[in-house]
Amino acid sequence: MVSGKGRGERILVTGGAGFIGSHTVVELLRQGYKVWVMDNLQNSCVEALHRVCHLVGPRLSPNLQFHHGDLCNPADLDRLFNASSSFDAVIHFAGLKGVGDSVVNPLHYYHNNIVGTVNLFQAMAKFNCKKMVFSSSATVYGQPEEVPCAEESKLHAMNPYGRSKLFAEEMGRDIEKAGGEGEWRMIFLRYFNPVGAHESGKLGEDPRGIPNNLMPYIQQVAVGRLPHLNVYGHDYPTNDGTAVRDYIHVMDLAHGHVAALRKLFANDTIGCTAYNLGTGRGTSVLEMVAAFEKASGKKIPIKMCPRRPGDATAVYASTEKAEKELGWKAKYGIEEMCRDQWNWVSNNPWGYQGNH
Ligand SMILES: NC(=O)c1ccc[n+]([C@@H]2O[C@H](COP(=O)([O-])OP(=O)(O)OC[C@H]3O[C@@H](n4cnc5c(N)ncnc54)[C@H](O)[C@@H]3O)[C@@H](O)[C@H]2O)c1
Ligand SMILES: O=c1ccn([C@@H]2O[C@H](COP(=O)(O)OP(=O)(O)O[C@H]3O[C@H](CO)[C@@H](O)[C@H](O)[C@H]3O)[C@@H](O)[C@H]2O)c(=O)[nH]1
Repeated sequence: MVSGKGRGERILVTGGAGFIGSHTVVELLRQGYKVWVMDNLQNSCVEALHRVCHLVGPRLSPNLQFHHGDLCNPADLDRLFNASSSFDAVIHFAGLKGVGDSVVNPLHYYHNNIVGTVNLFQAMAKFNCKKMVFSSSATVYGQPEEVPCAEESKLHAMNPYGRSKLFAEEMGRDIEKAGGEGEWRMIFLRYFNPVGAHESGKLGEDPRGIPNNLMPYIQQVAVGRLPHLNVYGHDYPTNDGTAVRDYIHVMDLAHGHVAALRKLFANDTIGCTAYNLGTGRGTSVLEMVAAFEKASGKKIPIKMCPRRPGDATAVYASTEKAEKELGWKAKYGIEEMCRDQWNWVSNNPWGYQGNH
């Protein structure tokens, strides 16, 4: 069990204006860390960070600094590492995350996610900051041969996005191996399906364009921005024929990052290791729709459609390793995920920017 508050350690959070990043920054500030966010705002807006400051209040908000910068531009990283006299650790969220988009624009994904990560590793080496928590994904398990997915399961990427995550993990493993004993410490957090929102209703997911993922799509149907939900596949070998995933509340993820950071600071022999962040429970698409209807009091019209190419039948996490070694366990179930997601979207039907 790794516990205790941060002691003012200085954390660089790449992609900290985004969905998972902004929720995590709230928790980092509350736990006493000093946070520098670097984001190029290609999929986010600075209003999310204004709201973070509002949520943590005037005592803690001076501990957050925002730097508009692009990981693909090494000069931006140099400037930030120089200006801040380096960092104690990095949480690396920045990346593009659309599976379908990555199939259509593979070079764009490799450039942003791989070149960006190489540049970050180079800056970290140069400024002697060698602790990283990295946003990996359950996508590295591909179509899992068995569930629950355990960290030592076979890894297999199925699209350029997934490959960019797998390459980044492999790069990390190579860099750690090449360094001296205890020189680099890295934790790869493999998220399952992040959903929900901050319980205040002030922070949440605000995707650009038509959402690809289930919950952002449902939330837009609920507020009348989209007419109905397409349910992709109703002939899967599951209880109700729809595919099963391990949905996890974004605040549970935020706490998971704090636990990982504590582990990095506390354990000088950790080397490079991966943890699943999931609940260990599978929920079908129709169960998720029903839970959201209950939480919101809104009917979500659905249309049954063929399977989406590349989708697995059922994916859920083995959570033992994170529970045992990080002392972390997800607290929230799908009721709270849907409650908080509805609270966010009913207060912000058009996201952070109002009508866009
Ligand atoms: N949300 C999910 O379903 C999910 C699941 C598994 C893993 N992940 C990973 O977690 C991370 C965070 O995801 P999210 O849902 O918060 O996404 P997000 O798009 O909301 O946040 C990513 C942030 O990174 C920024 N960014 C992207 N490229 C950048 C660059 N080159 N330089 C600087 N900033 C850059 C974006 O502007 C955005 O603010 C991503 O790496 C994603 O691949 C997400
Ligand atoms: O409009 C929609 C969207 C999704 N689904 C279904 O809902 C389930 C969940 O889909 P989605 O929310 O897109 O998540 P995944 O396909 O499981 O992939 C997400 O979760 C992975 C594991 O974290 C990440 O790697 C991916 O980037 C992220 O998109 C799947 O069965 C989909 O077929 C629908 O039926 N209708």
